[in-house]
This record gives sequence, C-alpha cells and structure tokens, in this order.
Amino acid sequence: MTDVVEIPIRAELPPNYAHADDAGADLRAAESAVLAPGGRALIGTGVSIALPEGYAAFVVPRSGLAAKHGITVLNAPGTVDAGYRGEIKVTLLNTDQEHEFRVEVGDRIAQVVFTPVSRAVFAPVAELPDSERGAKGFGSTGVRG
Ligand SMILES: O=c1ccn([C@H]2C[C@H](O)[C@@H](COP(=O)(O)OP(=O)(O)OP(=O)(O)O)O2)c(=O)[nH]1
Ligand SMILES: [Mg+2]
Repeated sequence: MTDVVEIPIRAELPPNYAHADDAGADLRAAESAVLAPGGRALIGTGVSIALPEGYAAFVVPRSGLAAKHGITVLNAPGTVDAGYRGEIKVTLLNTDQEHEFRVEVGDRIAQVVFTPVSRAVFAPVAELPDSERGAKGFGSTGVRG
C-alpha cells in the first residue's frame, strides 16, 4: 500500500496526481509566462505547504515537456525545506534554441515528489573506511557493455 502523508496546503490550484500510484503530483502555473529560446522564468504555483518535520519536497521536471519541448527545471531537483511556508515556485528553462515556450495559468509545468529525508551529523575522521569503488567515478566504468 502506498505510504500516505497528510500535508497542510493553501492553494487555488492544488498539485494533483494523474494516477493513484504516481510518485509525482503535477504543479500548475499560477501565472502566465513566455520563455524565449534558451530563456528561463521563475513561475509561481500559488501553492504553499507545511511539510512535516523530517520531510522534503522535490520539484522535478516533467518528461513530456522535456522530450517534446526541451523544457526542464533549471535547479532540478528544486528542494522545498520542511520549514518553508512561502509559495512554491518553479524555475523553468527552455533549452530549445529556436522556439519560445508559452505557459498559461493552469498548465502543469513540473511535478513535486514528497519524501522523508535524513539530516547528517558530520563526524570528522583522519581516514575514511575502504570501499570497493574507492575514489573512482566520473565515468570510471565506461558506457558500453
Ligand atoms: O524549486 C524550488 C526550490 C526552492 N523553493 C523554495 C523552497 C525552499 O525551501 C526555498 C529555498 O530553496 P533553496 O535552499 O534551494 O534556495 P537558496 O538559494 O539556497 O535560498 P535560501 O538561501 O533561502 O535557502 O525556496 C521553491 O519554491 N522552488
Ligand atoms: Mg538554501
């Protein structure tokens, strides 16, 4: 069964899940905007929430807007802190260098995912424990095969 968390919300256009088992709830634009080719815009959603302590919300792109129009969330995943009570806004980036992209009020421009998060307590050490990967990264395993 899906884990459900109740989140107090103030919104004219609340985020909505397209399907009962979706992880992401679509965020709607509360204002119109025109993104020039290569341009960006900070777009209000009119949504403000009170996340439970120990939770975060991540504002992430929609794959259809990315694949069809080159639209992404510039700071993806946008991080909404549990204590944030302001309006959730979406920084859309139009990566298409030829076409502008128009946003109308009510358009579903991004999605939001809710998740519990851990906070770190940093414990300084002289040496880190060994691991199989060690310091290898940034393509160390290649691409093919
Ligand atoms: O896509 C986003 C990302 C963040 N926020 C809101 C909620 C978050 O809690 C707050 C601050 O975000 P972040 O910490 O990413 O921004 P910052 O540039 O570090 O600002 P601050 O100095 O206020 O933390 O802005 C959004 O509405 N949308
Ligand atoms: Mg910050």
